Amino acid sequence: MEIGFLGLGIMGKAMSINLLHHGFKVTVWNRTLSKCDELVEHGATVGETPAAVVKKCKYTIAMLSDPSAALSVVFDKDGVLEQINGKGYIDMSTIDAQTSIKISDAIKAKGGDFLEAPVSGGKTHAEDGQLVIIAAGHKALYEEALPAFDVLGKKSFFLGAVGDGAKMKLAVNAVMGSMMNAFSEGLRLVERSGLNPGTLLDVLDHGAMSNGLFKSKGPTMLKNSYNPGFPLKHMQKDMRLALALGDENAVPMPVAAVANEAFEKAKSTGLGDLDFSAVIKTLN
Ligand SMILES: NC(=O)C1=CN([C@@H]2O[C@H](COP(=O)(O)OP(=O)(O)OC[C@H]3O[C@@H](n4cnc5c(N)ncnc54)[C@H](OP(=O)(O)O)[C@@H]3O)[C@@H](O)[C@H]2O)C=CC1
Ligand SMILES: O=CC(=O)O
Repeated sequence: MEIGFLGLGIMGKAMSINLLHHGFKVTVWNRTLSKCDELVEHGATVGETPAAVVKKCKYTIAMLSDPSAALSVVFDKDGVLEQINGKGYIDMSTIDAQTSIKISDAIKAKGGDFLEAPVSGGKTHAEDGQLVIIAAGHKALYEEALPAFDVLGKKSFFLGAVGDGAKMKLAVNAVMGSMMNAFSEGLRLVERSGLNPGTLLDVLDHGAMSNGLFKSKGPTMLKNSYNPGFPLKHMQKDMRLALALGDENAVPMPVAAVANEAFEKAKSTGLGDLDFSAVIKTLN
């Protein structure tokens, strides 16, 4: 079955390669078209525009940076809407519920089906097909996409109405961003107290706070290595969107608010394109 894929950044590239390696035919598009070349080497074909990809494929997946990118690819000239009649569109980007609903409404009005399906898990999870998929929207499209989701992820959830997947993903990332800041403080505290931060990783890993995030990011942070798996600018975007969701629901989020400030500060000092674990540098 031919699947369309829009957005070949860190995640989109890994996800579309995975689909190709599992026998799916994939037609790709990326705003910077030259990024499609590597995918062609893995067997993809290229669509010149989002509309051209949608026209060719039964359903199309998007993995784009933020709400404004998600809107642009759908609503701009040569965008998804122009060819969506009778087709499916699955947006796996991390965006807010309002943006997702706006896209869904427009697609439905043009005779298409829409599913939001943001993911939890970073670059290595995408490469290894170990993402957690948090879908909501058109149930039949979800079922149709399950063979692809089974390649991309280790677990898929269907939450119901469009917006609910986006909200769940933002709640997950509010926790992750807050954890990363607490972890950074712990590492600096141990270092400045003259202790071995590697020992902190071991102690944490043997206790109640053992978790995949500390296990994967701890060793690279100790090496001062911040190659972007999950770019810090996207983490800050997620904190901002999660705080807005908190505001809408009158939920005080003081911990997430402070974490957001730290990511903002990191961004303003030029760390936005590094991995989000580079937030520890704000504690230098
Ligand atoms: N990296 C991670 O660990 C994870 C990321 N996510 C989420 O997945 C999404 C993608 O993340 P990631 O791959 O890391 O991000 P990248 O920054 O690596 O890639 C972003 C993609 O969006 C495209 N893009 C940006 N602006 C526009 C625009 N205005 N119009 C069209 N395309 C645009 C980029 O195109 P171009 O190449 O031309 O710049 C690129 O393809 C984000 O929403 C992120 O929050 C979710 C889970 C994990
Ligand atoms: O959104 C990021 C992730 O690692 O999940």
